[in-house]
Amino acid sequence: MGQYCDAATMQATLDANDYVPVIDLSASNSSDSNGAAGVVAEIGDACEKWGVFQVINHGVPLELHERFELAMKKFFAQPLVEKRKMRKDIDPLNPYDYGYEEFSKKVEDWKEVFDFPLEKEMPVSCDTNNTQTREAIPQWPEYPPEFREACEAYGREMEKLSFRLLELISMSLGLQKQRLHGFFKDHTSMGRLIHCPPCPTPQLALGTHAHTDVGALTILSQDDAGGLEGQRTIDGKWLPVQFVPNAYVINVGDMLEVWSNKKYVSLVHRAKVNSERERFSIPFFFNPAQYVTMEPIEELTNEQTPAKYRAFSWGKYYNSRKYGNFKNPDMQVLRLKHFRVFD
Ligand SMILES: O=C(O)CCC(=O)C(=O)O
Ligand SMILES: [Fe+2]
Repeated sequence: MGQYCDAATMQATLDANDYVPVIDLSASNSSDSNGAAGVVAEIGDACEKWGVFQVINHGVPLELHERFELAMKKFFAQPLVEKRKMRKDIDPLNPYDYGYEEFSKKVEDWKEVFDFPLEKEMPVSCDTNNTQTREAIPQWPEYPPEFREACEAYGREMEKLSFRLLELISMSLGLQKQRLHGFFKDHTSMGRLIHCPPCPTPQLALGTHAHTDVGALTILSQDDAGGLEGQRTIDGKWLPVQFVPNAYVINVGDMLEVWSNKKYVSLVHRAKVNSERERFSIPFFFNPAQYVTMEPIEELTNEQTPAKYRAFSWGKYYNSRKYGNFKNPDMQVLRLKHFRVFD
């Protein structure tokens, strides 16, 4: 494991088999079908046993990634008064948002974030029963001038990688390659830039409190400050996600848990902060279209293994998670347990 830089927060007592699997995607492109089948098997194993893995040789150009990271750092380095201009208070439904106090829903995190959606549509209301949409109003910061273009280019790369991973994951479930693609025709994916300043009392705070991601999968880029931790599916053990240069961390999200009928379980994860240095982290959430009805994929259920979830609307689920924060204390935040069928 010498090739990996250990995160500052890494426990000293990790076993060799406690490192999150690192999967080389280059073989999945090759004409060698054994190579591709090997990648599918590795991904299936990681989704089932870990709920998380990292990918290398993923095809995202390094130069594009670095340009994007630089623009992000310039944005966060501005005075608060400039960043606050991007708060969505002006239009509470605007999905473009700078914020620093209301994340992980009802718990405060030690961080500031900027959210940018890829979607062109946004809900007309934060009422979860209303899944109508209207055109989203882009709200991009003026500084740095290259910010918007860098975020959009990065978003397109993430979209490409997401569809590629979706194919590999579908195959790992024994489904047709493009079986899940239709759910993403008008997908509601978004990117999030996270900056955690150094924290004087890291034992009392978290950069991100424990949670699962609501969508299908998340592609996350963390820097060498580390801090990301996941709860491994097979034994529930909390493990650091080691920093691997130029890799992306892939989390199983709630919707993959539903489609796979719980063969894959949504990863519980969190991020620690440290007192010495700031950390940056960039998740990209790959989410279905607003109008998709979520339920286990038919081919994955049968008499012996009946559906473990009742059908529900992704739009309603997503809106309840997006808007059920401090400002909407009475709103019911939907979770998977609300749709679970217990036998
Ligand atoms: O801070 C991090 O690296 C984790 C972020 C995360 O899990 C999220 O925003 O959903
Ligand atoms: Fe997350």
